[in-house]
Amino acid sequence: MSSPLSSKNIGRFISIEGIDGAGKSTHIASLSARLQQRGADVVNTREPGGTPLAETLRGLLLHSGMDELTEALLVFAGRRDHLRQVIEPALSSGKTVLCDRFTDATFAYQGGGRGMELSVLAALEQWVQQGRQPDLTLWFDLPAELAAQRRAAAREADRFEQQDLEFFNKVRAGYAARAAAAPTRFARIDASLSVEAVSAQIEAVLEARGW
Ligand SMILES: Nc1ncnc2c1ncn2[C@@H]1O[C@H](COP(=O)(O)OP(=O)(O)OP(=O)(O)O)[C@@H](O)[C@H]1O
Ligand SMILES: Cc1cn([C@H]2C[C@H](O)[C@@H](COP(=O)(O)O)O2)c(=O)[nH]c1=O
Repeated sequence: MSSPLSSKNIGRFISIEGIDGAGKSTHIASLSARLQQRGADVVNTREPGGTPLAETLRGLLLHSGMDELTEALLVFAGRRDHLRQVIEPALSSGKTVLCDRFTDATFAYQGGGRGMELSVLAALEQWVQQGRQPDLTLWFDLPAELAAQRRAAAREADRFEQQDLEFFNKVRAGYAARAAAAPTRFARIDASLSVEAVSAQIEAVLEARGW
């Protein structure tokens, strides 16, 4: 058994997911501000990354060649450090953690996209997280073709963003499978709509939870 994480859980843990170019970054700052206006003490963070060690691993993941198992192990190594250093202490002290990607991304990218055995990812998930899951996952869902058009207009592509449409269709299917397995935690956002319409959907999800 790995050493225990915190047993307390008084804060809220929100993750934001979707294929590259879905529009997460466009909405995170306003979502964070909206939560703070309602009284939350918000910690904004991301994966891969979120601690000095995990940010170093992020650089390798995004820019160095490696096989899918190495990718998954690096992602979970960074996640363990992130949980211990940032996420668990914040939740224990009642803060709201707003995380740009978490483990659903591993199931979608390394599982769906790269084709890794989901049972291996599930075992790593249990070892590393010991049951910790987000309270709410906002899944920005849109067709891979539309996300690719948005990315093309936006920036230089990293290792993942260089993948083809087939890869991103599999990643999207990976997210759909995770959402189907955890329908209460997941809220699907139709990210193909305008920025305003996406904001309105996020607001409706938070309102429905009384957040
Ligand atoms: N609803 C939208 N309609 C049209 N364009 C959008 C919309 N949302 C975001 N964009 C544009 O699409 C591009 C990608 O958006 P953004 O960087 O927010 O995506 P992302 O999901 O954070 O991507 P990544 O996960 O790869 O960082 C940006 O140029 C952004 O302005
Ligand atoms: C957490 C996580 C992320 N990835 C991939 C997904 C994205 O392509 C990049 C991160 O880039 P972003 O600009 O922060 O979206 O990393 C992954 O493959 N597996 C994971 O677990």
